[in-house]
Amino acid sequence: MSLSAFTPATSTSFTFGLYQHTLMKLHRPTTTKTNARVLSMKIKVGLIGLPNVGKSTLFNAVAQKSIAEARNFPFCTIEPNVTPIPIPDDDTNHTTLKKLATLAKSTNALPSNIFLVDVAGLVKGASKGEGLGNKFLATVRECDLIVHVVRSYIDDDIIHVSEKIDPVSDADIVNLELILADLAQVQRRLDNSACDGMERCVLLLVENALENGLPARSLNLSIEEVNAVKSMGLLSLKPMIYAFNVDEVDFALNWSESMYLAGECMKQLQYCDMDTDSCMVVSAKLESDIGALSSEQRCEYLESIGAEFRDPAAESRLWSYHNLPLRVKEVLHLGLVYTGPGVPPERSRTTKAHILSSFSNNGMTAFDLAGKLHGDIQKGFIRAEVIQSQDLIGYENYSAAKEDGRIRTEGKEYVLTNGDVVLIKWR
Ligand SMILES: Nc1ncnc2c1ncn2[C@@H]1O[C@H](COP(=O)(O)OP(=O)(O)OP(=O)(O)O)[C@@H](O)[C@H]1O
Ligand SMILES: [Mg+2]
Repeated sequence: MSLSAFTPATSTSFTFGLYQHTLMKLHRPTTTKTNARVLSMKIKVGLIGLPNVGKSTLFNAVAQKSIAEARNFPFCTIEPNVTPIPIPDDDTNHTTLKKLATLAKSTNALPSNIFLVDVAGLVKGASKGEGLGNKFLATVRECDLIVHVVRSYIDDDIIHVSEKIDPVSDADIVNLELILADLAQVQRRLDNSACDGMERCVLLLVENALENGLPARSLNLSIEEVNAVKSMGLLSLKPMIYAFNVDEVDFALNWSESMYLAGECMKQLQYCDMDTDSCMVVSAKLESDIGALSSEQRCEYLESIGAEFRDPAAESRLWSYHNLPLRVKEVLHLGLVYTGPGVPPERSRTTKAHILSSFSNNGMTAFDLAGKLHGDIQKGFIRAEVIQSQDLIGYENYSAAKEDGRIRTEGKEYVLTNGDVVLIKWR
């Protein structure tokens, strides 16, 4: 029940040597930070952390449903839980999508989803198979981004696997396991003579970083370099959002201070890049407890505990079910394009948002989008009509925008941009 959880009880000793950036520079020309990613078709976000820190509780809070079992004993989760989470457009109410759906008289407004994965807890030695080691690691390898849940609340009734609350040490344990697991995997691959060319060059760089206690993402690999090793699903190459899980008082009454202290914790980690690694303060228990309440009941409850914010809607960016998808969108540089409006006669059954990722579908064309809609639409592609969503929303309907000359005609090769509304003409 106190912010003192943020003060580490002990400082951890690190098994590796000092950072050897200089050494790495000898092997590789200096690159600007690319923070490159290669995303899977279905974007997956994995919740990881020590056992019993609140991963399943946070999963339920974000899903706003009680899907995962969250109980006070380590290794409560064994099989991963997965749930779709809609990716917000301008805000988490999907305002743009809804306005476009109204304009198109659609019966459905379908947001695009990412998938949140609640993973089994990880313990020291997981990289060597301790706890549920390998099961855990295989699930995380398939994820595109990691949300690292760090216990920062003090509650003597809730078991802590190392019997002390120390967010910095806990986070370092987990990060080290990811590094060790990658190192073993990279060395196995390097021993294979089939590993050559670009792949070998990149893996040698990665091996060097890992041996020096640095995650692979610290190398800021270019997109080509990431592509060369993407099939390995390197854990420490994945972008990371730290979610410091505090108690309800620190969240509701001392949120700003908790946020500041979480930032200070990040600075004390063995490795953290404050430019790329992101940080959130959450209260998984509070958020999952009040998630099921009506807006009024929530306000009443928050008022009863003297919260510094009372209106959950007004403070939407604070709550994980709002904040987490927004953060994921930001970190993975996701955009959205829409289909639906413009289908004659001004009525489309479904207005749908589609994820546009500057990494996975860098340069997604109108033709690619046609393929996502249906093979026949792609096959019969004639042209695409395109308008920016904010421009279209200013009109009463699609025809009015068209009469005003606002709709552009584009060909197969047109590269979509965030916010495009696309109507594909096909035969
Ligand atoms: N912010 C919090 N304050 C107080 N208690 C919390 C908080 N977050 C979670 N808990 C409690 O911690 C316990 C463990 O939570 P949960 O099952 O979500 O952990 P987990 O990380 O998923 O564990 P496992 O790795 O074993 O699956 C639960 O009793 C939950 O209510
Ligand atoms: Mg769990």
